[in-house]
Amino acid sequence: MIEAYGLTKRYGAKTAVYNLSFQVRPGAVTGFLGPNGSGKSTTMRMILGLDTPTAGRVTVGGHPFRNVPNAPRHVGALLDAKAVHGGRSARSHLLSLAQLSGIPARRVDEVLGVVGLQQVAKKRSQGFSLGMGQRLGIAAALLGDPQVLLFDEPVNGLDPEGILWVRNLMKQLAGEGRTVFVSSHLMSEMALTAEHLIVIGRGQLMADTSVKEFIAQNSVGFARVRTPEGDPGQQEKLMSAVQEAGGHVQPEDDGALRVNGLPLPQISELAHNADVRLWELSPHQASLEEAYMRLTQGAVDYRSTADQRAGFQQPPQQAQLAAAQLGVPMGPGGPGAPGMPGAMPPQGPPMGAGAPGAPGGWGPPPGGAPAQPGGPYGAGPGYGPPPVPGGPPDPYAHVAAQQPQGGPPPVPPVPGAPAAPAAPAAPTDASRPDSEDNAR
Ligand SMILES: Nc1ncnc2c1ncn2[C@@H]1O[C@H](COP(=O)(O)OP(=O)(O)OP(=O)(O)O)[C@@H](O)[C@H]1O
Repeated sequence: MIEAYGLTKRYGAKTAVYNLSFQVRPGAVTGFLGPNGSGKSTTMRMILGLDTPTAGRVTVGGHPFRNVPNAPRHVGALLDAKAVHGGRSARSHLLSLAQLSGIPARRVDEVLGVVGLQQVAKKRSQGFSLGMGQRLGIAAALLGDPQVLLFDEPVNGLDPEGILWVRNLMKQLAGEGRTVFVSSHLMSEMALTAEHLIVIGRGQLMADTSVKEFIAQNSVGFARVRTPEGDPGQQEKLMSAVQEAGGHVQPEDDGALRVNGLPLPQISELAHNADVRLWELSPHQASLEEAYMRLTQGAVDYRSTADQRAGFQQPPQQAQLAAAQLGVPMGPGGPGAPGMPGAMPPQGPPMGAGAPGAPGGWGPPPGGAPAQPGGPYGAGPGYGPPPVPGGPPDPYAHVAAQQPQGGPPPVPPVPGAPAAPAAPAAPTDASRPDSEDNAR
């Protein structure tokens, strides 16, 4: 069992982890989720005694890690797979770890077999691929046959076979009654591996619950309804009936309808009364990814945006001149006209104003609208409160608008998984030692 109480870590003025309290119990895989920079690795380092908490404490099996008797036999961890002496072979790396902890050498060969690295056991680890390095890191974690295991992004770089293997390994270890705490950004993988979740945002607890409850509490329910194809009249009749009954209808890409605000039996009844046949009437099953995105949207510090390629926007004349100087043939197709290796299709200049987003070209999608930051889960439309009457409901209407604009002090943590989560305020990093501003 891992237990954290009011765990806080500050690096200068940067609060990486704030007042975090949770338990990781044996017998289940507990997923540790949070956006980039939310404090997962810092928390794991504190659990392992590699970082000292600024406040609060964390214990493993009831002891602070540094007091755990013969810790490597009780706690195994994969934190940074690259933290290996590259000049050593995989086997000698594991052997040196084993010798330090009084683990017999035959265990080294056992774990090399478990992770599938026997064939390269004598090769220097500096030549290892990312996935091979991960396997070596997992071997090191398993070496002492520990009761408590921590894995920071264990499937990073693994091939599909490796991902499946890690998934089964985690479940097997938990099934043997061990405590397994694993961080990952791969929601689909976590959905298949973890039973319990601890979610943090900006260093603060956002949820501590089972995967099932987490999805239920952080997703908007709706029904998918499909009427017979090729009979638009049926669909229209149903839409009117649903709207008259106070429901909200939105067409799905595949021709089905998304209905909010009415229970399934009522939709069925409405269809029956309107003499509409239904080909599908099903509750929407939200994914862990949807639920996670909804909960953490306001706690994302590093958000991607569309590449505007500002420096590459050239008026067509200038583009032609530049191309001529480079000796690039400029036909109607612009640079990369037919015949050129890697030619772009001849719709127009690929990066100019001529055909942004034309098939095969660069730039924003047709229509000229720049992509919404963050894609379908971005700061644009998203999940949110019940749909606005009169307009189609948007189940992805987001809490992004609630996102605080940063600044200290950190707000108290939000336990559990509220339906409309308040994102933790962004702790300041104004005086971070590694901040470029401070370096000036
Ligand atoms: N040694 C350090 N000095 C200063 N700041 C640090 C240090 N270690 C971590 N931080 C900061 O603390 C915050 C949390 O970092 P941490 O690596 O724990 O996040 P994370 O959730 O593991 O991120 P990721 O998912 O990207 O791996 C970040 O803002 C990071 O820059």
